Amino acid sequence: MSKHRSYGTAHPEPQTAIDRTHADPPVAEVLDEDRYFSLHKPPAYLPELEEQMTKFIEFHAGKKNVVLVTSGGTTVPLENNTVRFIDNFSAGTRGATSAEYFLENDYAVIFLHREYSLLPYSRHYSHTTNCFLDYMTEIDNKVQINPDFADEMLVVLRKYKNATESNLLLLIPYTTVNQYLYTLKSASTIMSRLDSGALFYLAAAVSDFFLPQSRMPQHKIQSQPSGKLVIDLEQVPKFLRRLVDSWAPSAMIVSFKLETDNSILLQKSLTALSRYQHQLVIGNLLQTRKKEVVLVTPDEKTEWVRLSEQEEKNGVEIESLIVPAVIERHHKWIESKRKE
Ligand SMILES: CC(C)(COP(=O)(O)O)[C@@H](O)C(=O)NCCC(=O)N[C@@H](CSSC[C@H](N)C(=O)O)C(=O)O
Repeated sequence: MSKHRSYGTAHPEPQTAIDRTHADPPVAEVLDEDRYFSLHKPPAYLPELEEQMTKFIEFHAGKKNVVLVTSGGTTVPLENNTVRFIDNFSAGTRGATSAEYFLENDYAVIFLHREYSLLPYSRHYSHTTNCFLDYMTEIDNKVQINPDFADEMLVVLRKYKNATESNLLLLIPYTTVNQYLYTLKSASTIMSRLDSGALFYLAAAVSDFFLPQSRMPQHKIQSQPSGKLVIDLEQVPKFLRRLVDSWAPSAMIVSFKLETDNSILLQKSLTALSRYQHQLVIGNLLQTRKKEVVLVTPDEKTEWVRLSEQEEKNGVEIESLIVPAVIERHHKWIESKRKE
């Protein structure tokens, strides 16, 4: 597994002053996605990640199914020398937890995650909610694992060691929405080599709006004479359409639809399926995402997956129910492709 190294957080692409003479959009009708990638530079470190992902796919091709799990939020920088950025709530719980259950179900995992968000296995003992120091104790002047937690930690440690020593988990970080889009594009084309054995599980909370490079100030935004700061954002391109129709056309693609209003969740999930023509949308509400989701398929069938009160009390993670349901559908997808 690649050592987790930082690729620069929150700092967007190369420094350019505001280009107020920004050329008009190309005359020829190009899709939003093509226009986006022609006007924004890839992260300088992308070739290094591409090499890591290519080696990982070559290692598993023909032996294991590989799932790309995206996890965490994307940032929208407001200055080239980024002082301020727009972020979202996602901590990466869905992605990091799901990655563990995919690994337990014999998948190799590329974990495309927001840098410093929750990671598979270490999530049990990282961040302020579960600070690892709370699991330590001092015995005979030595730091030791608190015996109360040793058994539980041993189980997680063994799973972590198996994943890392068997090269089953590749950690690929991003911070900004531009880094996410470019890295997803590269990962998709590399994974397309696996045909139907490639599974995409898009749990990252992707920004819907961003500040184009052409209108991004070079330096820290100063306070305005008006006393206000008006920010004019553009819609993030609908990359899912590109992912389905060209980046990885034989892969099975699962996206998550996040809403806060229950009355529109199903319709928005169905709209995403008809717009992108992929295989599964998992709808979830911000407020109840840890205890229920709804699986929506192109035939408009819906299947609610819910934790019972007892399961909640027992600490059952809903991803332990979601992931097997996704894998069952992926196996059927592979079978259907084999018969084509
Ligand atoms: C983010 C959460 C809720 C998990 O939370 P944590 O456990 O705290 O991390 C995840 O379950 C989820 O809904 N992820 C998907 C959220 C999302 O951004 N979905 C997009 C669809 S994929 S982003 C694609 C782009 N907007 C487009 O339409 O092409 C949406 O709802 O619109």
